Amino acid sequence: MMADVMEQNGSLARSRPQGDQGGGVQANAGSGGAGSGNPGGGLPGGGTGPGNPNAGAAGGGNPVSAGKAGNVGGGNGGPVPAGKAGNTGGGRGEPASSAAGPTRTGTDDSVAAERIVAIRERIDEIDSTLIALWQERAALSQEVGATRMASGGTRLVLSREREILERFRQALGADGTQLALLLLRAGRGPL
Ligand SMILES: O=C(O)C(=O)C[C@]1(C(=O)O)C=C[C@@H](O)C=C1
Repeated sequence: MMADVMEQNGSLARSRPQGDQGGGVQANAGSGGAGSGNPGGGLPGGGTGPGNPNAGAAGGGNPVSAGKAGNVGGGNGGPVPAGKAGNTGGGRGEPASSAAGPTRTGTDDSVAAERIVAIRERIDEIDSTLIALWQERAALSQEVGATRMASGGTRLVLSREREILERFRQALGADGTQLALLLLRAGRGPL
């Protein structure tokens, strides 16, 4: 895993060595106060969700709203994508025949379905927060880049990017590295 990151960092550094002036963190302006109102909720309490590692976690977030089958809230509104037609094997995907029906939780067990609906409400909240944070970060990153370039600086500071990649890798492993690469690209554009 370390090798992965070293390789990524290495290729990053190799791909645009001119972007980094080697001065460490430069012009890291404008990112203070970027907090975005973490809703701070946990999953709804419960513990009836079969196989859900979060089941039974202390609640404190949004309440369980039972019986809202078909409306998991969150403002997403879009239909759950149907499984590929003809892919009904093994119980692992959503049967095509139920794509528009009331059992879009993927189970016919009403207790499990209720729990799934409740958990999905929190998932939708989290996704909305992630999207908002993603957009806020990209805007801030663009502002940093514009500020730096307007003052005669570089578009990129690759040493800063390496710091960020390493922070995400330490927290999330290899997926964190991939996530950080996407975050960085969203802000400063592709390398
Ligand atoms: O922190 C900076 O200096 C930025 O320009 C922001 C940012 C980022 O998105 O985090 C973007 C481009 C740089 O190469 C490094 C980091």
